[in-house]
Amino acid sequence: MQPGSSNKRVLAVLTHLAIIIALAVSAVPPILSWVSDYRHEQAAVVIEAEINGRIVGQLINTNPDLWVFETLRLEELLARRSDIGNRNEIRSVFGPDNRLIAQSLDELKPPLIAGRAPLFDSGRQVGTIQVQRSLRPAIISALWIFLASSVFGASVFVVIRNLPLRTLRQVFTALAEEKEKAQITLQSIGDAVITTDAQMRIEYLNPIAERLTGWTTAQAFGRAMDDVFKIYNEKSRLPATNPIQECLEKNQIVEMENHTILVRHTDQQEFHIEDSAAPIRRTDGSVLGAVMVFHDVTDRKAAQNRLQHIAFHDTLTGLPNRALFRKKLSKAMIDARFMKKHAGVLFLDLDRFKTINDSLGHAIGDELLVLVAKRLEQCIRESDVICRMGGDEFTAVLNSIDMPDNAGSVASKIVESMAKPFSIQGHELRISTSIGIAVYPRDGEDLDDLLKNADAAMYYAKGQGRNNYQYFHADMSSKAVHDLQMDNALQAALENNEFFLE
Ligand SMILES: Nc1nc2c(ncn2[C@@H]2O[C@H](COP(=O)(O)OP(=O)(O)OP(=O)(O)O)[C@@H](O)[C@H]2O)c(=O)[nH]1
Repeated sequence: MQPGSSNKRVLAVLTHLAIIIALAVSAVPPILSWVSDYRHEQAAVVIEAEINGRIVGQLINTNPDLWVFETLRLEELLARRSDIGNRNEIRSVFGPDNRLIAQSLDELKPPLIAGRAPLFDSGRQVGTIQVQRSLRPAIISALWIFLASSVFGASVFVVIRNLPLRTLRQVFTALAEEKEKAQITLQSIGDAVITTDAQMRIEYLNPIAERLTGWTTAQAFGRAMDDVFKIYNEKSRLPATNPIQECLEKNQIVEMENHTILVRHTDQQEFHIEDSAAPIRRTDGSVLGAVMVFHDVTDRKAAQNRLQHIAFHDTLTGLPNRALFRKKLSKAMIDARFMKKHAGVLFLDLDRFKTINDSLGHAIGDELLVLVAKRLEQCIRESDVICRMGGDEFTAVLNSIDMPDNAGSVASKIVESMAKPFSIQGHELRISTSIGIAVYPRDGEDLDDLLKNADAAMYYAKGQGRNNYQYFHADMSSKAVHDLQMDNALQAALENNEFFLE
């Protein structure tokens, strides 16, 4: 609720309350005064009628039949009460036929109140006496009281309406300032913030959340959280559980799943996001809603992916490097064991590659390596992988092969494929490769053993005149292979100027 609207509502309630109390304060005293005066006058006229009746009764008793003709005497008797203080009365005597016989001469202003008493002669009613008084003094008195109490009522109205309002205004101002500060904080922070009620209906999005979701607070207000905040698992592409749902169910802070992707509703752009949701509780601990704070980690994720790619790929060819090769082979071995199949490792070394470098230059050598890498990738299944181990050495990891011979088929395809010339900068280059094959688990159950054996088989292939492939077998750890390996290592050391005299 806005402080302004609360203010107005409280003002209206206070105004009504003040009016009711002020009216009560103004009206009750004159009403009480009037009622009391009226009752007093009512009783007084009855008592006066009886007193006057007794006085007139004495005249009737002494002159039973002729009293009705004693008008003067009656008027004198009626006036006598005025001498002892009741001047504001009209006293009238009525005969048997209700005819006016005598009347005191006091003049009264209306409205009048009357009291009557019977006149008896020997127990027989012979007439009536009536006493009237004016109610005007009671009315004037009530009006004066009303005037005085109205002034008091008006003061009460002013006090009731204004004093609490001033305090309330201060409270509302303080609350509004607090809210303003909170709003500014939420608008300024770098994280995206979404708040919902306990039914997961959107209440607020800060500007970052609006940018990332594509919804403004006005558009999203009252909508279901899942409509506005669409998230998926980066790997499975399945909808991810909304952390607000979990946090409301568990009534505790929930961290968002890793690898969460948020899809912006306006343009379907995807953002990698991270963070958490927390319940918003009342002071009694009951849940009022939830707040979710998240931030865009797309750039960080991309940088991480770039670093990861660099760490695990060869910069020249883009192929997986030695580190990734080890991971891939390790997984292939686990899969093969699980599926009771085989995994193959092909170790390739280009033949006489140095000649190309030496004759045409390193740059052409590089281009050739890139083209070789592409051609190698065309020789394998999608589930297999080609890696560059360094220099002109490549490997192929063959996943889940039914029998060792399948590895030979791939090697044969590669040898054939390499036989076709490569065209680089106007040069038609021909190259071949020597391939050594080791098959898991037959040629080794350990990753390093398999690699070592594939390497030995490759040297054996070199020894067999190059441009061929060889399966590993136990004799290959022979001196001939060892000599070839040594020869190669010495050549590399020579090229790299690794020899020195001490
Ligand atoms: N262009 C280029 N050459 C490289 C790169 N890395 C290593 N080399 C060269 O590749 C050559 C590898 O030669 P070796 O495999 O030892 O010998 P080879 O000439 O291929 O002869 P064999 O292997 O015995 O058939 C060396 O001359 C290295 O300097 C590279 O990234 N780019």
